[in-house]
Amino acid sequence: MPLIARIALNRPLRRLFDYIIPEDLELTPGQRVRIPFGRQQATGLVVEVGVEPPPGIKLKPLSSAIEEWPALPQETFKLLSWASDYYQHPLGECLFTALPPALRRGRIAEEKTEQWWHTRDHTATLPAKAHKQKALFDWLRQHPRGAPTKDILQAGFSRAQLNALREKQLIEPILPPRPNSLEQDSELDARRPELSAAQALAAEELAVPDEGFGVSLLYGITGSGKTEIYLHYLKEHLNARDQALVLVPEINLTPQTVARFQHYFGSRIVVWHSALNDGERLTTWLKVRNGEPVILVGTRSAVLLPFTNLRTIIVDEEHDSSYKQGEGFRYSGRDLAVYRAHQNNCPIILGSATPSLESVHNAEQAKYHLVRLEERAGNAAPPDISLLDIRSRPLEGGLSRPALTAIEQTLTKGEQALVFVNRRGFAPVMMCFDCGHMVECPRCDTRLTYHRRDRAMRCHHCDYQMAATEHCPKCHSDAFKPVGQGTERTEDILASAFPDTPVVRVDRDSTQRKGSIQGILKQVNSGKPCVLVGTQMLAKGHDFPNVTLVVVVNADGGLFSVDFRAPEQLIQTLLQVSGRAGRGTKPGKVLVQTCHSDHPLLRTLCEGRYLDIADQLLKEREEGQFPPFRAMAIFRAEADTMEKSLQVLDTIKPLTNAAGIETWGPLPAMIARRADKHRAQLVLNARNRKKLNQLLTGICQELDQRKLPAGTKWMIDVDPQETG
Ligand SMILES: Nc1ncnc2c1ncn2[C@@H]1O[C@H](COP(=O)(O)OP(=O)(O)OP(=O)(O)O)[C@@H](O)[C@H]1O
Ligand SMILES: [Zn+2]
Repeated sequence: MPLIARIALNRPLRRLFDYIIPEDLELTPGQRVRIPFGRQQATGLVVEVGVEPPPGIKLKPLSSAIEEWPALPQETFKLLSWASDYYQHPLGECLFTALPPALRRGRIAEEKTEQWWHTRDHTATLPAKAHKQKALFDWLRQHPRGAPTKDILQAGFSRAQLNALREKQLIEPILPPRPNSLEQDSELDARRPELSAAQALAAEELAVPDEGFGVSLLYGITGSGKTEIYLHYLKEHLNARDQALVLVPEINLTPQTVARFQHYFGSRIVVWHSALNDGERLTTWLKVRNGEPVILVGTRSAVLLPFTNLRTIIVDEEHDSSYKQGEGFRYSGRDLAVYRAHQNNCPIILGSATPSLESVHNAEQAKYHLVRLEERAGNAAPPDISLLDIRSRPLEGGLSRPALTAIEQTLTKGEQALVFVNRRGFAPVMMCFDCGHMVECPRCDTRLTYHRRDRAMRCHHCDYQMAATEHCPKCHSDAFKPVGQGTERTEDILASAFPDTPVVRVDRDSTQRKGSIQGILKQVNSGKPCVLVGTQMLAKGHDFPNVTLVVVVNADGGLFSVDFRAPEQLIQTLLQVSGRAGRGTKPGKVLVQTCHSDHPLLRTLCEGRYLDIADQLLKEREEGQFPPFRAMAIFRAEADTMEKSLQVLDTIKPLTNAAGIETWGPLPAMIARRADKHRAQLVLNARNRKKLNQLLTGICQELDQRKLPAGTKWMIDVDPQETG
């Protein structure tokens, strides 16, 4: 009887396909194959070998194996299979997510290795008349480790000169040098500062590779020097052949962090993020797959890479919501990292100044080991946070007089100030003061944000935009005005209040161009007085030693939201942004403008004790029976009418009928219409995660069999971050 292989395809199908294995072929799970599929050839991944063929179906043979080795080694394959089951996402799409785009398309896994050159005979002398060749030879002599063609051409030499020297056998091509040679290490070592006593104590407590699996939750206040601890930890516990994974929320925003890793580990550091091109992705992927001893610093999807020798994992800013993928395969990079560490029997460190309630809860349950680091590194002290009640105070660009005065004093002292506004654009609404009209997005249930810099009104949900007008589009009155604060508006006010000081805006609009963030960071790092104004982007991991004042324009946005995660996220953002103040030698001050200065959440913020706040919020979660005390999943539906969306969920609801599972809905989503799609949701809240998982598996299989009304779509989100 022929041997059968079960194959997964990169398609949103909850099924696999059986093919006959040609006799001369040996296959293992995780291997890439070419198969006839319909009229075409497709790339597939072997899931199982030697399965019983389904009766009565005539199977085709598969065409060939693309490589002889599995693209996904066993451990990665298991991780993805588990994730497919946990997040209820089709296995094929999950597996293919772990391949670089080139390999998904079926390209052969070969690296275009960079060609390096070095001199064969150091002492050779060249005839003086070949002076160009001689210059190249001398140049290469000064690079004892060799140099890549790219650098040689950049230094002003030509390929013809290279070839001439090669023919004379004076130079030869070599492979790029392996990372982490000893020579390099000793060069880099000199740049290591000593850990402070508090840091050293914390570092002592972290789980180490020799002890196998263990999760350490490193709660270190802002500026406590967590990055330094990671670096020392890796240095101490990583052997020359080990691989390590460091997950970070966003690399592009904090190039400093990667630079610090590079200072320690040189070319052993490789990066992984969305801005890499296909070639760079393939190169890095192959390094990881080939077991090179890399320390990979990457964003969310790096957790899916095919490591073969992973010895330790670090997740920095573990609370960050960007670890959860918002569409398609909706996995949490942090949670998969914990699973992966378990599977690998290696330690994992989750670090944050504001750990997620899930992780704090796990620490309270003794599943994670809590390590506390509650003083700042160097001579820095925690910032002094105070509330500034702005009820009945006149505001300019959202800023109160005391806030402007504080900024002025900061600048006079030669220091820098940071102003946090939670919205980009000039103003979130344009309103007519005659007829009351507010400009809405024609495709979404939202208002258009006014962007003054490029005279546009834009939807932040669907990218719709129109030219800004000076008159009300409805009644043509000229009493048509921006309402509310955006970063652009605050920037304008600051620029006119402090005409002699640079005001730098940092938001998605101002940092779109490649390299613009670098320019901004350079200016801030020069230490000269300036005012930074920006969104969340400014709250993330930056280390600006001369920022001594932080002003929060308005803290009230998340106070009364219906989303059960809103208070947690508000506190995290406020503490993170506050944490940018006073990281150097000078003390930091934070002013939080609010209309609710008696709100208990904001009052506890001033005491700055995050774990106490987290405890309080956890109590509320428990009372409300929310995660992490319950397991949550959401079915979402989208259609051209709300009626149809609700109808889809109405057919799902009876399937969710089970003991210990509560359902809420179906209800329209908070933004019910988005890009002309009407959205609704059905929330499942379960006592038991395992039961919920089994139930969801059954429902998804059932739904795949059913025919849904045309123009409707459903999806499932397990452990949702956004519940609106
Ligand atoms: N042992 C040390 N001696 C001197 N300076 C240190 C030491 N450890 C850290 N620092 C400095 O303290 C500053 C803050 O460190 P780091 O950025 O690692 O903090 P963090 O805990 O990651 O902060 P956050 O969570 O706020 O991003 C940096 O400028 C760092 O160089
Ligand atoms: Zn829109």
